[in-house]
Amino acid sequence: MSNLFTDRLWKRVEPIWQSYLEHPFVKGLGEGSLDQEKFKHWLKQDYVYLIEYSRLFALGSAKAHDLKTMRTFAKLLHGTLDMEMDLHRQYASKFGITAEELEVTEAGATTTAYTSYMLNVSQRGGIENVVASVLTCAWSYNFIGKELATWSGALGHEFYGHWVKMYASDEFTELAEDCKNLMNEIASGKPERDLEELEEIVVKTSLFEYMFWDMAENKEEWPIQLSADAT
Ligand SMILES: Cc1ncc(C[n+]2csc(CCO)c2C)c(N)n1
Repeated sequence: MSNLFTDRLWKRVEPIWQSYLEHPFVKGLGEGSLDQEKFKHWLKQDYVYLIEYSRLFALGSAKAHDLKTMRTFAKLLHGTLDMEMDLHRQYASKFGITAEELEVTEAGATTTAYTSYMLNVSQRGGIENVVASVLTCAWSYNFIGKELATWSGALGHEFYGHWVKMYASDEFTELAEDCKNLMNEIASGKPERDLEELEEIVVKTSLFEYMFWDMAENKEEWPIQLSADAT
């Protein structure tokens, strides 16, 4: 019988992740009916999210106890900066937005809260906290991509098909598997109270993921607009 920590985590997060598939933004992506302005909002916020997120992979390499783990984090860092963010740059160009414009997007409230939470728990803990922080992101997008790929017309959709294809791809499945394997290796032999702490990080990041879909669906803005160049 398998006794993997990720199986235990799955039992906790499955109801949360199932709710993503019913979220109007994710449903719109899979059904192809998503308003492009909402997608553009996601794209810009996700780009700056991924910049902060990449720091976690660098931190993972720095905190690793062995070369194999350092290498896995280096691969994840490269995968994010040069594969995943490339998808964003390609979509942005369809909207006439340059990579430089994407990069200077001001992070919104949810993006700031989510990335700050992950960076905080990762900085104050050991490598196990970094792995728990990054796990949901890589694994849940692959879960969503693979689910949406089974929806009729999702893969072939002229605009969103590329998104679904990428997150369902073998390359992204491998990145998610790398994160799951790291989590299982690191959790093995840890006392129950440590496992509970790691579980809490994975549940919290799963809730933040839901908030991130909501943020995009509602095109969230800060409550008060401060214009830097107002005179
Ligand atoms: C809010 C948000 N959560 C998760 C991902 C997906 N993601 C983040 S890192 C990674 C692994 C390799 O790049 C994947 C799949 C995203 N884009 N945005």
